[in-house]
Amino acid sequence: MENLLSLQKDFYEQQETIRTQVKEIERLMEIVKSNSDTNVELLTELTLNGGGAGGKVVKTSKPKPTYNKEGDNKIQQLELANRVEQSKKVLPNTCLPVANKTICLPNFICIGTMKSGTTFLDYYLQKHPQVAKHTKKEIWFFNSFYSYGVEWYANHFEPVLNFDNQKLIGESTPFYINNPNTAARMFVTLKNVKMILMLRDPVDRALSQYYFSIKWLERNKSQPLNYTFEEMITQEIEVIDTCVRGNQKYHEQFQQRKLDELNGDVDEEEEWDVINPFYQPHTDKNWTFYKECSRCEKCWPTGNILHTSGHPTFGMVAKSLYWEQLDHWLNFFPLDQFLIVRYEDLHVKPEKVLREVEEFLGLPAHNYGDFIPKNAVPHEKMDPKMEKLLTDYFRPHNEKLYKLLNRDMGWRR
Ligand SMILES: Nc1ncnc2c1ncn2[C@@H]1O[C@H](COP(=O)(O)OS(=O)(=O)O)[C@@H](OP(=O)(O)O)[C@H]1O
Repeated sequence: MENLLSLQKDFYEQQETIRTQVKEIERLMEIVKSNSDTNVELLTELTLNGGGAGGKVVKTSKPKPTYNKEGDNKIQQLELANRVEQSKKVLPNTCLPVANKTICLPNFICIGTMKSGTTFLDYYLQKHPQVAKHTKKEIWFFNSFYSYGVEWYANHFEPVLNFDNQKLIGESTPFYINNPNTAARMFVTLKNVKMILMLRDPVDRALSQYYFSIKWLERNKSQPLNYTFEEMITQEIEVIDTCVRGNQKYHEQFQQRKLDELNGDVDEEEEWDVINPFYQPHTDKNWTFYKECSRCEKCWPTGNILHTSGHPTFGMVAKSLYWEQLDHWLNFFPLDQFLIVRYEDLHVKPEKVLREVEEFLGLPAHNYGDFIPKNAVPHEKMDPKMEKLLTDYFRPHNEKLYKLLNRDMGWRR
């Protein structure tokens, strides 16, 4: 009798387990049905693992796809791993349909900096058979012509939609790095783009920019630069350290003063030396902006050095503050998406640098023949006093950069 009762108990328990399992299956089927994206085939893949209400959904593995070896589609014939490798190398990362056609945008961009050998690198990369030709080195899309749209941008590159002969697309606009808008725009447009950032000893870069500016103004029939290198540099350092860096402080004080006025806490006659951080958008066209800004009558809005103009005569010091600029870009892209190229290496071993760039971009090695420097502007040597002043000025900024990159760039100490 006892045995019979025990058997009956087991039977009821098993029945209960089965009922729970059925309920769980019904629950899972409801979930699948209610998900319109789910393939109904998934229903057959649901099994209960472990039984009872704690059961888990297990997906059975699907048979591996087989490729039709006789097919005429070359891509399909490749093994998956090869295809992934191949796609990394040859497929442009951003191709999109625009008005009945497909356009392709850059895989790589040299984003700066000005006077660091960008023309040289661009010139030789254009000789590589796997790099698409562009209409010009500097397209200025992300800083100046973003509103023209991606089709406008893509029209600057040789079309590459040919599976037998995929080429990489690239351009070099050295003003991208110091423009406050470019990183965000590039991220939303080309988030996988590879970036090359060429950096030069900031002291040499500043001097190179000075002589380039004189030539540039001549060429554009603008007013000549009537300031010595020393005058430009000392003036700009003053602007940065008072007007730009001080901006936030002035801004806070100004707000406080306004608040006090509203609350009736100040004597209207009382003198105050807080400067209104009034932002005057500048036209880029003349040096007056610096002079005005240095008196702190007009200041940049955020205290951010990145608001340095792209104009060639501006930012001889500011464009050399690499850490600050790169730090801003790292809000959008990880560091391994950048290849940092030392100008000084390019100077000594151009072929080594080109190989490094090819490797970074996944390009096969190419023989470029003899290397000839590009965009050289003859200039005088720097006055030793100025050299010391600039070396001292840039030292803490360089150190921050070395730390960020975990790399000693070996510039003047
Ligand atoms: N191969 C090689 N070796 C050494 N130096 C070289 C080389 N190619 C270019 N250059 C020097 O790079 C400076 C021009 O840089 P960019 O082309 O980036 O200038 S620009 O921003 O596009 O105007 C410019 O520097 P400066 O002459 O000091 O002004 C060029 O002389």
